[in-house]
Amino acid sequence: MTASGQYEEVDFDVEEALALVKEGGAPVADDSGSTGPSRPVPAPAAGTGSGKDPAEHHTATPWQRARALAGRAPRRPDTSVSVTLDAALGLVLAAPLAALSDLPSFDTSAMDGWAVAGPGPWDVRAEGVLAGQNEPQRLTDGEAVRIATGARIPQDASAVIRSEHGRTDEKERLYATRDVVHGQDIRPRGQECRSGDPLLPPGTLVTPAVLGLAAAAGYDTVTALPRPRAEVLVLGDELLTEGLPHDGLIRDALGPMLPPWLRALGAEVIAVRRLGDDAEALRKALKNSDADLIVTTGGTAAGPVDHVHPILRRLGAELLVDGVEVRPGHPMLLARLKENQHLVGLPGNPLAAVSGLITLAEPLLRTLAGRGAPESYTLPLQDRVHGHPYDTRLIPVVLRGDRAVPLHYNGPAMLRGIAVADALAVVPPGGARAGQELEILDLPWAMAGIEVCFT
Ligand SMILES: Nc1nc2c(c(=O)[nH]1)N[C@H]1C(S)=C(S)[C@@H](COP(=O)(O)OP(=O)(O)OC[C@H]3O[C@@H](n4cnc5c(N)ncnc54)[C@H](O)[C@@H]3O)O[C@H]1N2
Ligand code: MOO
Repeated sequence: MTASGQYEEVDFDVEEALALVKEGGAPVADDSGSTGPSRPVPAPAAGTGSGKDPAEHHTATPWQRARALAGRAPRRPDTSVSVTLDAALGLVLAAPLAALSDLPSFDTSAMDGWAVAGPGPWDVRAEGVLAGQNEPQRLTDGEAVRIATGARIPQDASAVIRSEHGRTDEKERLYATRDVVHGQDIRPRGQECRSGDPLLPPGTLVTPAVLGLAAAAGYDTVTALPRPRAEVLVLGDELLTEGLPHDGLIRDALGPMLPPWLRALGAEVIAVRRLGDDAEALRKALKNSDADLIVTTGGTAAGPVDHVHPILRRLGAELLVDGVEVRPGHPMLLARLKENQHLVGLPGNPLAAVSGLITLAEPLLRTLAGRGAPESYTLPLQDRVHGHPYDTRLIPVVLRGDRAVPLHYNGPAMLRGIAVADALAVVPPGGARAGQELEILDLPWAMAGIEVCFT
């Protein structure tokens, strides 16, 4: 908890507001399309009496750099796991997938009809061949057999005639109603691949289609990188887990929101603990955790019970990012606790926490899971958006046609905007005018989203 609660619904502090006024009250690009004049002035030095926490601009990391740093977390070496197909969706292959069998594994009928041998007309055998039957009797020239799609082609068959392209007389003799081409509608064994052929390289994301291919090629399990294990520590004595807010207490919005969001980012959430504002409980929880990623919520600022920094110091953690030049969420942090264990400290304000998730947790989890960065893209803004004078802003938007429409209720403590958003737009320092192209960060469930796993 900080002493600044009374300002929390306001987007800018006094100094920021003044900076906006100094820039003519229009911190957006001019008509030439340049954002030139609103380039931030250097951060005020310590002791200038500006009212802004001077330490913030000395240590804060630019937003893009913070994302890059988080994306450089080393993966545990030599970790790969054998995972059953039903648990492999969204993982990344750690070994090549080579065909375990020919595909198709036998000459297969591509259609329902008759398998025939030699030129017609043909005598049709009494017994047909269905899919799943083993080794049908070989055909001799002038013979035909009724056959189903997916059934094994009898030896010496020369073609399959579709049921709509043949007719039989009362003596069960078959006549083709179209020319018959040798080999037609027969899928020869090994047409797609031979046993041992490479199908997919390591690093491939396991999509539903990959699961299908792996199963078709004979796999029960695949070798994949394990899901990064995440633990969530929710801090704050003021938080209720049920019922209406009362007597200064509020509902914990992050406990319900973060675990599914982390899963959507590819993590396995191994625990969610509510620790109140108990510094010792936080120290113990951090010391005893064996998660790859610990996510804390709240307590990142310098208020009387903001314990994250002091406890990280006590534990000798290495602060990789201590504050980011982004709004909301600038007090977010990234620390390395142990060689292969990171902590992302999310600010307590809920939209600030989302900003931290997207800025730090997303690239970190992506790297740990061995996934590549999604292709970045831009869309033109529907309406102009005010910027922060120095920092990047992330604002919730809905995507309508080829435009990004900024949403209201985007204050740091608000979730009303993000709850209906498709994405976040990246607003450069100084703001953006209507029509300006902005980078768009899809929310993990709004993307093609196969890594979404809400179970
Ligand atoms: N003197 C200053 N005070 C603050 C600054 C600053 O620069 N100087 N930054 C403000 C900003 S911006 C943010 S964001 C917050 C970050 O504070 P903490 O990470 O220490 O978070 P808390 O103080 O614990 O909580 C902030 C706010 O969020 C509410 N909260 C916390 N957890 C939850 C939760 N699980 N669900 C819903 N709401 C939660 C909490 O009650 C507070 O209202 O610091 C500002 N102060
Ligand atoms: O309320 Mo703070 O700007 O969101 O990080």
